Amino acid sequence: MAAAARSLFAPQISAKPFISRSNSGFRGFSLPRSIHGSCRARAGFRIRSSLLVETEQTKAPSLEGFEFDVVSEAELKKRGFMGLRKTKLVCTVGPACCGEEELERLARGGMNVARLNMGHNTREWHREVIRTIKRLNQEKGFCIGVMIDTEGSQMHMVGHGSASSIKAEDGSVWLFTIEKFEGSRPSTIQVNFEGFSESVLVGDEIVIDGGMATFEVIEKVENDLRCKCTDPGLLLPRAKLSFWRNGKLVEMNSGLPTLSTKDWADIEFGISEGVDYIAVSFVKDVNDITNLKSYLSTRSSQFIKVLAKIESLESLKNVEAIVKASDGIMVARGDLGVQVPLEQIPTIQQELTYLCRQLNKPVIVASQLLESMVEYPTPTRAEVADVSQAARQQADALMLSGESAVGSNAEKALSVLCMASGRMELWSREENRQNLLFLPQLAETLPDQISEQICNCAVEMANNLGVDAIFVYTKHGHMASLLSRNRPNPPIFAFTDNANARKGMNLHWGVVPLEFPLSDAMEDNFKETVSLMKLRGTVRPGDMILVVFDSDVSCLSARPAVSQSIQVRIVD
Ligand SMILES: Nc1ncnc2c1ncn2[C@@H]1O[C@H](COP(=O)(O)OP(=O)(O)O)[C@@H](O)[C@H]1O
Ligand SMILES: C=C(OP(=O)(O)O)C(=O)O
Repeated sequence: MAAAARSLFAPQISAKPFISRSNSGFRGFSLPRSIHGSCRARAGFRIRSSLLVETEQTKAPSLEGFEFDVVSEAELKKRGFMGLRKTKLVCTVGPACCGEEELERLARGGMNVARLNMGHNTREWHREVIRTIKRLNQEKGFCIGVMIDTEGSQMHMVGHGSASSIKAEDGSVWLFTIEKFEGSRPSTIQVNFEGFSESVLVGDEIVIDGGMATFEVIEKVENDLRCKCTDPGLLLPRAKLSFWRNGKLVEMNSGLPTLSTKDWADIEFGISEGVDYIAVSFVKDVNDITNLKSYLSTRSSQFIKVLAKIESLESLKNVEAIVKASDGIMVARGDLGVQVPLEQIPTIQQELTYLCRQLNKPVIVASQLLESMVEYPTPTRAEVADVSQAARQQADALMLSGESAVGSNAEKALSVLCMASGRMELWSREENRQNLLFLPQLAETLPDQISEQICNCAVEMANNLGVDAIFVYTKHGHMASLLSRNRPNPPIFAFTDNANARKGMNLHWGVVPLEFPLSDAMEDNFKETVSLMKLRGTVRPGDMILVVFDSDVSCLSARPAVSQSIQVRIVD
């Protein structure tokens, strides 16, 4: 608490006053003293707060270069500022939703990011999907980000020839083999990883998909294993395998690189197709992330965000460094549940969402959120409770896996995510139940500290004043992420002139990314964007907007400087 007070009250930073070069159509008025005064006292730096009233109608603003995605725009018109969903939604694209019409329906249903698991299907198939999404973005006005997810070195069964599951009966004897064959053989399981039996001992247990079925190794036959089913259950195609000895996990993947030759080829493919995110499977330590990031910086002029999938014991051991180095994480509960007892997954999820808030990294909660909807048109009560819990933890994003990739109810599943997360957001806000987290200061340099403090204070002001929206003008999305970290009540409209940065904000809680040709004159940026939003009927007279300016005005003055300010404006 003492540290919290220090970071909020101590710095006597004087942010340079906002510079307006426009012959403004706005006229400034001081805020009532109480508001102005309280901000100054609490923030410890000078904020020029002003009420601005639009007085004259400037020339009709051009819409050229202004990109406001059709889904957020429609949602805003329908539900108002406070009705905008804050939690972002990721859908895994598979055979059930890869056509243009299905993808468009998911886009209209609220998909913010499309995830492609490179472990399935051909590159040609993935290319077609990516191009369809990009075409939809361009032609229909969506803002869907594209994520590829590396296959990684995981041990699983090779499709057993049956489309659904096969049953393993109690006491039945099975052969786990590396021999490759088409279709199925009775009581035989093909394993994808050549060296899978090397460190296995007779007596070890093989657990399928974290507990769907269990086998005991009764004999090693060269590179294969003969096993007896000790806990009967279902074997799904590509079910994941884990090995246990005396109740402890035998870590089999340690010798394998995090990124295989195929993964690197998939990454090259992702770069050439201009994807926005790369999710890395089975991250072990920080080097996996730093190596990929430095590689990407030499290979791509676009900033591709690297997300670490936390899905193994090893990644948990090194989690803080991994989160710091990455651009976000995925709590990959599917594979995590193969290595970690299931009852520990909820607390791990809670701790990871907390850690990501602390470190200002977006977090996706993934896997089995609405698993029953792969088959059924309604979710179970328990699934809705799980989705709501993740939204209550204020995770940045929720993800559909099989529900959208192979399920028959992809759109319905997406609408359940929308409704359950929206309901939880509303309840938390109205009941004032948001957890007020202590957020440690992250920035090291003075300009960065100013940005961070501005954003912390801006959110406090926005909540206290009950403003309708926060507008932020941002080059790379950093200020938007700092605002989002504080989980404000109003939505954050983040204007950037960089299409790549816009998609990069798609995973940030509460941020609506817009593209707009920013000028150095911040007053013009505000005037233009408000006019454009008014023209489209999304901003109305009387709306109170808190504006965060972050302008590098070095080109406007002899002395390089950064001008940052918070203003409160009422649209006339
Ligand atoms: N591109 C694809 N082609 C075919 N099937 C896919 C594809 N992507 C996902 N799937 C199917 O959807 C299921 C869920 O996908 P995913 O979330 O990637 O999980 P998994 O780790 O089980 O592969 C997969 O088991 C697979 O059956
Ligand atoms: C999302 C996950 O990863 P994958 O689908 O690659 O298994 C998971 O394991 O939860």
